[in-house]
Amino acid sequence: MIRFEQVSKIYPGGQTALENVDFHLQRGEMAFLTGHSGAGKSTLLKLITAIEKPTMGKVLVNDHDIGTLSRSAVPYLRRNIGIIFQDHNLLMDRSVYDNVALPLLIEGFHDREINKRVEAALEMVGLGDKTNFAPMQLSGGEQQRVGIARAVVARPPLLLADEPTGNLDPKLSMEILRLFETFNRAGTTVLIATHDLGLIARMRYRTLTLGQGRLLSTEAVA
Ligand SMILES: Nc1ncnc2c1ncn2[C@@H]1O[C@H](COP(=O)(O)OP(=O)(O)OP(=O)(O)O)[C@@H](O)[C@H]1O
Repeated sequence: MIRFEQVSKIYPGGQTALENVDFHLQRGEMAFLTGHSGAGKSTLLKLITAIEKPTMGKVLVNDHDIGTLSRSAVPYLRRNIGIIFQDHNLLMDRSVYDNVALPLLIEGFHDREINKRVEAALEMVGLGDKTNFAPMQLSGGEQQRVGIARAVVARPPLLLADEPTGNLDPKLSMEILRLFETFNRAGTTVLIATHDLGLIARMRYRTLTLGQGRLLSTEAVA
């Protein structure tokens, strides 16, 4: 699903963010991405979503070469990727329902299909009874779950999460990770960037560990 072949990323200012990174995340796999602040985690995710292009090497997502992808092909690539952010980027002046419906509206789905899918996604994250709430009326953990519902509502085959539990306590963090597991069991490929080594150790999934832009390990953290 995601293949990095000898990938280096040097930003225009000369900062090397990634150096000779090589790995393969298989379709249907769930893995963590970790490393110190500045290790290159966000850069790696930006390469997968074609926000950035590699300076050297090849990034393949769903067999598409990100380095040679035309600008017009980027939206098609992103359709296959659900992205979850630490600060969830919800529209605060819209209801929970409207936030989750947004990707489907952009895709041009009919109202009836939107309704069905939004309700199913909110049900899956345990917010079936909060569809008409405003995000401000929800707790931090609930807001994060709205972000997750929005990311999965179009049923993308790949889910990327950048510090999805950054603002949550350990119990809520675990609940969020259990949700990712549920999507993974249903066939979605999942990659989660996080600093939270305790959480990673409890979950025992393969972990890509970055240090100064280099991939130090691709094994589960013991
Ligand atoms: N747009 C950019 N221009 C120049 N340098 C950048 C840019 N984005 C990131 N960098 C640099 O690349 C390196 C890796 O940054 P990146 O954001 O990928 O790390 P990270 O592991 O996600 O860090 P954090 O955990 O703090 O978010 C850092 O040295 C950073 O300063």
